[in-house]
Amino acid sequence: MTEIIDGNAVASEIRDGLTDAIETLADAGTRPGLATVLMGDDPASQTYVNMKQRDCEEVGIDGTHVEIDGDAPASELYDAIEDLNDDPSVHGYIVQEPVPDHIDYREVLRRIDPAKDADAFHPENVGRLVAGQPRFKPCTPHGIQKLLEAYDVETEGADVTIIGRSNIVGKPMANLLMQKADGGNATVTVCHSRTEDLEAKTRTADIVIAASGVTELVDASMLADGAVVIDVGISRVDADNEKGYELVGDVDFESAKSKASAITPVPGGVGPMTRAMLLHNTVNAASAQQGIDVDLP
Ligand SMILES: Nc1nc2c(c(=O)[nH]1)N[C@@H](CN(C=O)c1ccc(C(=O)N[C@@H](CCC(=O)O)C(=O)O)cc1)CN2
Repeated sequence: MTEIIDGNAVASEIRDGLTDAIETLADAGTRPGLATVLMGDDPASQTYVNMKQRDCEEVGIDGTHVEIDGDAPASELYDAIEDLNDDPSVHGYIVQEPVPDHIDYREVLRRIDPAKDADAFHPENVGRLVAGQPRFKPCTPHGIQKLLEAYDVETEGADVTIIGRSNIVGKPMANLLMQKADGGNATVTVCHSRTEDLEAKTRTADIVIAASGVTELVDASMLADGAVVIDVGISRVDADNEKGYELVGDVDFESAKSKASAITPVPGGVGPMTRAMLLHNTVNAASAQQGIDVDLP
């Protein structure tokens, strides 16, 4: 039978596992603080930052939200970043992607204090990850590692095919999976839009991680019997319901389920883990900045 990987349940365990660390820090006079910065009014991004702020409230992290008009000059965003770098009550923060077209996200990342870079997107943190000395792990790939661990999916010796080479998911996921470390030691193939014969790369994989942003790209015909399928895609497509849209992943769930031994749904798979690992990084950042050791889940 195919196991449906429950991201909401694993994320809830991670949040529960953080509460002791948060209280230890608070008892020592430091309430961990996370800021979210949203530039523009992308509806999906608004949903995600609202959810991140709600998560903070649930676990006892001080949440702050900064909104910047989508037409504002880059300098306004840079000023907000400087303020957050200087604010001792903010231990971690993120600038929600995507940013408006006139903003150079790479320049934004370079301005973030690497010690407060809760997304782990700053070049220093990317370098540390690649070198096997991560300060923080990027939230989505780290969340996927936690899902695989929770469902006893062995990565050591596994063939993993990742579809997508983004800085947020594909590249760091590949790095984490090939590290000589727990949750690593896999043989990794990274595919992208120029990959020829994608099916040939996915059909031999023990684990397929779909992060291309192409809806329902992966179906049963592309999978080995018993493959583990992780769907990172989350696209809004028009639908005749109250919201006016539904969420669709990069995997044709019903088709892939017929071949997979385990599979993540959309919603309720990877998304909640991305948010849980952001809280994890925030607590980790607060602990490092205060020099107080805490146990992290
Ligand atoms: N600065 C960042 N920007 C973006 C990131 C990121 O990690 N850092 N990742 C994605 C979006 N993302 C995080 O911000 C994200 C995506 C999905 C979810 C989530 O909880 N999804 C739910 C459904 C939510 C809904 O109802 O719409 C689920 O899958 O169950 C959280 C965060 C791009 N930008």
